[in-house]
Amino acid sequence: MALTTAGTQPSLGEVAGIPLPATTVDNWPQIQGFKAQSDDLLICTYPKSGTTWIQEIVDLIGQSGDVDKCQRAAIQHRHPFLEWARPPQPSGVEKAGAMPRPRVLRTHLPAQLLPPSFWESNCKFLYVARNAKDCLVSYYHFQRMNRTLPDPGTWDQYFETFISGKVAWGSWFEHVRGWWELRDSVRMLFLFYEDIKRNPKQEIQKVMKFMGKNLDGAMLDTIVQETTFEKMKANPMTNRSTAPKTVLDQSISPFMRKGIVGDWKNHFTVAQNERFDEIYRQKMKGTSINFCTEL
Ligand SMILES: Nc1ncnc2c1ncn2[C@@H]1O[C@H](COP(=O)(O)OS(=O)(=O)O)[C@@H](OP(=O)(O)O)[C@H]1O
Repeated sequence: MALTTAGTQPSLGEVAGIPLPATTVDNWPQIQGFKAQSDDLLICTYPKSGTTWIQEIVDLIGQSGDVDKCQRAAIQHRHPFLEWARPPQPSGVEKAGAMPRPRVLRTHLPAQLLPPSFWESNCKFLYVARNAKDCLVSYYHFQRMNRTLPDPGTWDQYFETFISGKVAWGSWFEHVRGWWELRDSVRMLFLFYEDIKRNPKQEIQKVMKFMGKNLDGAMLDTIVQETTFEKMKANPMTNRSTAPKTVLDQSISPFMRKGIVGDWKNHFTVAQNERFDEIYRQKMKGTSINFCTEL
């Protein structure tokens, strides 16, 4: 069912009430049938939460800090995006199936839509969460420049769309809550974008340990330096500049946009902020999760 139609940009479909790109919905049986393996590492995020950042960190750790090896392909091609489907190109599931083990995969799916084999496989999950206000801002600018997602409309319109969960991959609140509640029942490392920003070395060490790697201090320093916002913005293998303009039009807004904590303050009106805080309190009631919205 189409939820949104704006201009010539595509509309969203949905699965079990969660809005998703229509091509993902069309490929749903293949996605649900995906066979996870025990040595998979699945990077899980709500969109715009630091997926690309953690991908580069994980890849550099996996390559023992060898920067040249991480230049082998653009970041979006290094770790198959599970629910990605754009025929006639191979789907995320097909790419993952053709990949040597151990595999690093990524998804934006909410926990309840994950293919069941992930829960049966005892694989590792690396979830990165970013505070909702900055996610909203980042998603708004991303939808302005991403030709595969609906046009976001005005800022005020998008604010309403986001808080009602009518964006691709659904409600931020439900996504974060769903994954947070699972963190102790599976092999999961749960990280926060704001913590990586505040203390990258400490958070990268957590990832290293979780991946079972033991890199020396010099390698760790290299990874910290190579994954700063500035470095990744200038790196053609991480800044998405290889994506065609018909997919990402970076003249409208760059993929590596600002990379800061607290940009919401430049977008939210006082009334929007108060309303958002109230909705946040209602929707996140009873969870123990804590976000930082400024550094
Ligand atoms: N190294 C580093 N440091 C800090 N911030 C970074 C970094 N790399 C990416 N980013 C910022 O992350 C936002 C993009 O999130 P995602 O990679 O999850 O996007 S996507 O969902 O995969 O499209 C997007 O955030 P905004 O700048 O706020 O829009 C990116 O700029």
